[in-house]
Amino acid sequence: MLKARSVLSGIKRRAQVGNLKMTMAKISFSSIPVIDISPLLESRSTPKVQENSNTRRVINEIDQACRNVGFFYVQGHGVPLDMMNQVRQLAHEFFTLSTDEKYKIKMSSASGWRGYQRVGENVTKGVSDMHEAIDFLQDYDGGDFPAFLHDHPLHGRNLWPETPTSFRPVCKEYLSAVQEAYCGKSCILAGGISLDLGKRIMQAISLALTGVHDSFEGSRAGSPFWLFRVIGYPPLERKITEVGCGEHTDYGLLTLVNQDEGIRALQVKNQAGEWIWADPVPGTFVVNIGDMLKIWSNGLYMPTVHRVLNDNSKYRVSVPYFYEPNFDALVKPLDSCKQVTGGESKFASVVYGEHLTKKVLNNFK
Ligand SMILES: O=C(O)CCC(=O)C(=O)O
Ligand SMILES: [Fe+2]
Repeated sequence: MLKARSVLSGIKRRAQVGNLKMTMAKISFSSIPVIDISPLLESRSTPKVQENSNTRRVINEIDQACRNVGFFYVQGHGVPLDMMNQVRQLAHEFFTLSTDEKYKIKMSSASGWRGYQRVGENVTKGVSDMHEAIDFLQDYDGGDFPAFLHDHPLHGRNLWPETPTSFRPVCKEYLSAVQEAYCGKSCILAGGISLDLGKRIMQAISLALTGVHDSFEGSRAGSPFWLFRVIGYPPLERKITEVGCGEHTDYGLLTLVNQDEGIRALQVKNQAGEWIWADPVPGTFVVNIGDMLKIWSNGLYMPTVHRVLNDNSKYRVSVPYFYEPNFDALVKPLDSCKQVTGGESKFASVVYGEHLTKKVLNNFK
């Protein structure tokens, strides 16, 4: 077991622990850990790791989960339960509308691949996915990012449905709760604390991998790109082989999934190739790590293959939020991670935005 103290003592210690964990990572997982991250949010700015044994414990739990599972549930995250439920409820309402109504915000190249896709339109590894969705990507239509000049394929603004009328304001409030300083009326954390969940979890990961909290800030993920999907999975009444979402890993850093309660559909592949159910745990987000963390950690953290199989009689909604690197970040193995994995880069460098653009265009061509 990685002792809490080891997080504090820098890269040298991490080298020993890292090798041990690389060996341990070969053991197959059979369940997904639940981590209460409230200690990370209680410290006002950065996790005060030296002073707080609870924070150290959470960092270690996240580190273990990233090394051995690639998935974990987070509770104690501060996003009000009512708001999580309301976003999914509004998604259910939207998906019951007629196709004509839903097509008012139809996804196309004109919006930079933002908007609504009908069932079967999304493709994973050449196979149509049995889901419909609204895709939102950070609005970009120029501004400070040369990558988003007019002819960039992801140039565009989000398309918001007019029905249900509260869809847009509720989703916007939800996004601000997940992303940044938020203290709504029902905020469970007192004192106007900034949640910024992606950043807080990345600070914990940074401490675990590099010994300092801000390795993923600045030019790496200081201005994180984001995507947000509102997904509806019809019940599979016919063939069980028709998957809601085909097996894949996610593209970026962290995904935070808000999934319907009482419906088992998300599956995660363990090291032995078995599918482990990520059953809904009320009030939690399911968090998983993406391709960019594999590169930055030089394989210490591996994103885990997952898929969705809704072979239930009920319609299922899930709402993933994707916390990503800066669009123009050059992603290459961190020196401290290379040191504990044999000294060589195991993965080629990529520019995150190029990786994302390729993936998005591949889906919709
Ligand atoms: O619906 C889910 O639970 C997960 C969806 C997913 O894996 C994704 O959108 O990347
Ligand atoms: Fe995914």
